[in-house]
Amino acid sequence: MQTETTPGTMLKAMREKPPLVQCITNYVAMNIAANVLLASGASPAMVHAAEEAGEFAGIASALTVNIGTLSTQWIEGMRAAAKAANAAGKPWVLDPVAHYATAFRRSATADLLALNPTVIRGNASEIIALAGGQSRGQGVDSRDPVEQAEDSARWLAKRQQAVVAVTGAVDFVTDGERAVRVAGGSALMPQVTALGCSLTCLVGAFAATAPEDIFGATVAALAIFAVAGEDAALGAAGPGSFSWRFLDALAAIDSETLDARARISAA
Ligand SMILES: Nc1ncnc2c1ncn2[C@@H]1O[C@H](COP(=O)(O)OP(=O)(O)O)[C@@H](O)[C@H]1O
Ligand SMILES: Cc1ncsc1CCOP(=O)(O)O
Ligand SMILES: [Mg+2]
Repeated sequence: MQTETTPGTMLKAMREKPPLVQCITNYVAMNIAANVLLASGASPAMVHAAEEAGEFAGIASALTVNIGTLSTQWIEGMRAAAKAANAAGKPWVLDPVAHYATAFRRSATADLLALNPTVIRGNASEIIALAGGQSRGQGVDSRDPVEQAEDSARWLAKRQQAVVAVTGAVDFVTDGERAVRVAGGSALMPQVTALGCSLTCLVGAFAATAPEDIFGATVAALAIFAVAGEDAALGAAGPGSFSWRFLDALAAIDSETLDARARISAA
């Protein structure tokens, strides 16, 4: 029987048993993403080499794959790790950073989609383009509103049999049937590089904690980011102080606070 768990319940469970999360992420994101996982209560490991990524995926409780700073050798590691995660029945999360920008990225993304990610997390421009729509995206930052990506996300979720999360001012999550919006955060968040990449890693951490409820796990990760973003913005003088306040805020949020303050609504 499937039990409905709240974001706070999942946070508590994660901190009681910190999951080992293999993060194949980009050079820009590695440090902040690892710190985001530690502040939230998970255990990150940035392991991407083709020689070991598949083997490590057998040890980790979840995998996240981010194409932000791609190279041929990394793609081999990503594919080996995704295959190993699938073989072991462990969830894996894809972050298709600026996948529309070059033929190299488009091809790598198509290969990764064929390996059936459990969750796809991207900004609105990335999700619109993944569904074949008219995206205004050029580089890694979104140039489209989340509302415009909602139909794309629903379509992509159905086609991929995956949970799709679109982030921005108000986030949108769907599994193709259910859909919710997660409000909160701060306009300073896109001013700090790699927070989206870090969120992808955190989705992996929650998915490791609640593999039986991937939709709920994805919502929980987005919800703690939204609450921490609001807290960090209080007193932040700009992106610099926001960045360290954000880590402190993530660590300070307990399960009761998360459940009391998460702004999740049906879409
Ligand atoms: N204008 C905004 N207001 C509040 N939160 C935001 C805003 N833009 C992005 N966020 C938050 O920042 C985080 C990263 O999302 P986003 O910037 O969309 O990802 P990416 O860095 O991949 O482009 C998410 O938690 C999202 O909710
Ligand atoms: C700036 C940059 N360049 C390649 S990856 C990257 C980080 C992107 O991070 P995010 O998608 O979280 O904004
Ligand atoms: Mg991104």
